[in-house]
Amino acid sequence: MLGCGTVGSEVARLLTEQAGELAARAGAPVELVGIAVRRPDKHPELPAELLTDDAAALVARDDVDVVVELVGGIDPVRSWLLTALNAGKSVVTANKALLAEHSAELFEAADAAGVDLYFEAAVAGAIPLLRPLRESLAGDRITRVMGIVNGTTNYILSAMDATGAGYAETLDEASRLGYAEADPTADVDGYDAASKAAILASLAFHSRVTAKDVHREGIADVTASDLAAARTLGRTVKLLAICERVTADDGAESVSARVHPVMIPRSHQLAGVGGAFNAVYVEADAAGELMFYGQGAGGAPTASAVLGDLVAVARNQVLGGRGPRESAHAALPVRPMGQTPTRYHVSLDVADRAGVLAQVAQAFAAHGVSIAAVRQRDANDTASLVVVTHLAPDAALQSTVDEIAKLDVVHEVVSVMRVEGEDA
Ligand SMILES: NC(=O)C1=CN([C@@H]2O[C@H](COP(=O)(O)OP(=O)(O)OC[C@H]3O[C@@H](n4cnc5c(N)ncnc54)[C@H](O)[C@@H]3O)[C@@H](O)[C@H]2O)C=CC1
Ligand SMILES: N[C@@H](CC=O)C(=O)O
Ligand code: NA
Repeated sequence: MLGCGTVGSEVARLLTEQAGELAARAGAPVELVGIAVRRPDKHPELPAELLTDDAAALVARDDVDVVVELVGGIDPVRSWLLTALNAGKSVVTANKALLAEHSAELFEAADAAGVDLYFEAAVAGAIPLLRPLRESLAGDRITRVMGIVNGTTNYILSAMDATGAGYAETLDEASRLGYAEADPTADVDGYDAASKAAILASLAFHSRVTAKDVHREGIADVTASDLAAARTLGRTVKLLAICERVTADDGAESVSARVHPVMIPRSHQLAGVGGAFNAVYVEADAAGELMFYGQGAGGAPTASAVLGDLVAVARNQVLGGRGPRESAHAALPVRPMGQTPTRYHVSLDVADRAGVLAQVAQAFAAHGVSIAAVRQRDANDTASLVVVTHLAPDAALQSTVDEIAKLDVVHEVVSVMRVEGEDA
C-alpha cells in the first residue's frame, strides 16, 4: 500500500480487522506486506516492519502482487503505477487526478501485462458507480450522467445554505473531517469534480475524455447572497458535474462534460443531498433513469470502495483472469462549452420605467435566446427582474449577459447561474 493518510489508514484497519472474511471472499489471504508513507516515524500505530518511505522499492518487491495507491497527485505516483503494471502487478487506486490525465497510458500498460486497474474509490467515494457504468450498463446506451461528485464543496454549500455560515470556516471544517484534498483549492475550484467528470464521461460514453476537456467552474464566486437569492425563489445552488451525449442535427454525436454551480429547485432530489454526500443520476436508453447516492468522501467510506476493488482483483488473480478492459471504442469528440446547450437564470436590478423589459427582452432575442419566464418585483425607483431562459448554446447566453450588463437601464447584474430541472 502506498500512502496511509485519511483513506489509507482506514484501508489498513479494515484489512487487519476483516482479514478472515476477506480471505474467504477472495479465495486466498489478502495480506498487507508493506506500507509506504512520507514519514514512517509519524506512524507509531502501524507495525514498524511494514513501514518504508521508499515507495518505488516497495512496488518493485517480488512478494507484492497488488499495489494499492492512496498517496494522490500525479508525479511520482504515475511512474510507480506504470512500474507496477509493467511488472504484472494489478493496481487499485483512488487517484482521480492521475486517472483523469493519464488513464490511456495506464490502461495500455494494464492491457499489455494482462492485469487489473481498478479505481472505484476515485469517483463518489463509497458509492458503487464506476463498476455499474463499466459492467452492469455495458449493454445499454448511456445518454447522461449528472450529479454531485465533490463532498467538500457540497459540505460547504449545504452549510452556507442551512446556516448562512461563511465560506472559510466551513472549508476548514471539511478539511478537518478528511473530505478535502491535500490542497483544498482542488475541491473549491472544481478541479476534483472535473477529474471525476472526465472519468465518468470516458466510462459512460466509451471515449477518452481528460480533465482538460471538461469545462470547469468552482464555487469560489458563489456568495451567501447568491444562496439567499436562490432561497427566496424556492431554489438552492449545487456544484454539479454534467456529462452528456449530444446529438447534432446531422446525427453526429459528441460528448459534453462540465462542472459548474447550478441553481436547482428545492424540490429537486439533488437539493436534498447534504454534507459530504454525493448523488449521481445516470440516464440510459433502456434502463431509463437511475440514481446512485451515498458518502462521497471521508476515510472509511472511501476505504470501502478500495477494499471492494481489492477483493475483485484478488478474486481475478485466484482464478487466473482479469476484469474488464478499458472500452474507448466510440472515440466521441468533445463538444466545446460554448456549443453546449444550457439554460440560464439571470437576476438584474433595473430602472423601474416603461420600456425596460422590452430592452432586456430584445437583448435575449438578438442572440436567439428564448425566454421561459420573467418575474419582476418593484422597490422604489428600481425593480428586480429575474429571467429564466430555454435551452440555448452557452456562448449565446454569455453574449446576451455581456450585452445586458452594458444597458443603461440595467443598474446591476445581481447573479447569473445555469439552471437544471425546472421550467421556470
Ligand atoms: N479523503 C477522501 O475523502 C478521498 C480521497 N481520495 C483520494 O485518495 C488519495 C489519498 O487521499 P487522502 O488519504 O485523503 O490523503 P492524505 O493526504 O491523508 O494521505 C496521503 C498519504 O500519502 C503519503 N505520501 C505522500 N507522499 C508520499 C511519498 N512521496 N512516498 C510515500 N508516501 C507518501 C502520506 O504520508 C500520507 O500517508 C488521493 O488520491 C485522494 O484524491 C479519493 C476519495 C475520497
Ligand atoms: N476531496 C474529495 C474527496 C473525495 O473524492 C471530495 O471532497 O469529494
Ligand atoms: Na465510487
